Amino acid sequence: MADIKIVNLHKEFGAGADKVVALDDVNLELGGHVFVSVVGASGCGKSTLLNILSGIETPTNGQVTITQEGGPARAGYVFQSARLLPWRTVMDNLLFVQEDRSEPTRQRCQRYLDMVQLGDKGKKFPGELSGGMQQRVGIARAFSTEPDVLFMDEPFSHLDAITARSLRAELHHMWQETGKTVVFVTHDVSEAVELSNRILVFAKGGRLAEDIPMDLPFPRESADPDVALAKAEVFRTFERIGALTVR
Ligand SMILES: Nc1ncnc2c1ncn2[C@@H]1O[C@H](COP(=O)(O)OP(=O)(O)OP(=O)(O)O)[C@@H](O)[C@H]1O
Repeated sequence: MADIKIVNLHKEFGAGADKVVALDDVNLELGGHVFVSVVGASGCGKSTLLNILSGIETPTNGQVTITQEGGPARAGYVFQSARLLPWRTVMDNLLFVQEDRSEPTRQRCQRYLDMVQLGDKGKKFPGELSGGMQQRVGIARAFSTEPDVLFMDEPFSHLDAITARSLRAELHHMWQETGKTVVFVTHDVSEAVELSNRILVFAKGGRLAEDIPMDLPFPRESADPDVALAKAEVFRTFERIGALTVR
């Protein structure tokens, strides 16, 4: 579990007439065993926030600190596509990101492959797996390094609805089992409500418009009236901030 502190975070791209404010003075504290979803209309800075948290982008102003019990935290990433090395087997893709190749490490990787129900696919190459299976491998790989915090950028957006649904269930199970801090970017309000205990709604111009706690018990069924109400609250926020292009 990690502690994330974001202070006066500001990010601009371009200059002059081409200047775009992607994040505008964002202040946030996240930490512990939380699943935080970041939602908002296209272009409101969700991926930029995740890229800065992941160290892929640097902020224009402001600070981000990610710690674990006072020391530096270890982070794992899952992106829209699994980004596996096609010339390595599934198991070798997991081993590639480990600090060592010892037997206990191999067993740990196997455990995470089992968790995503691909325990028997370790010797396969990515090209022999479906897109959903490859994304499962990507999730197992991210968890297998046992990071303190996981950053996930729309990991299920390229998958069909049935595969996405089963992967959401697996992710939720792994999050509960492992006690990680997860920061999850999504366009999908239903997905955010189903998975999160906190939802950050971003508005155009990269402003954090609302920080909504989700205190409902898990598992959350969309037919449950409390889940429907929670979803409605997020949509009302979208309406209030003029973010009409939700998917
Ligand atoms: N590398 C870049 N160079 C220039 N502008 C960028 C760059 N990355 C992002 N932007 C701009 O910053 C703003 C925020 O982009 P970002 O990708 O963070 O939004 P988003 O909420 O993740 O969008 P989407 O939901 O469509 O993925 C947008 O206006 C985008 O065009």
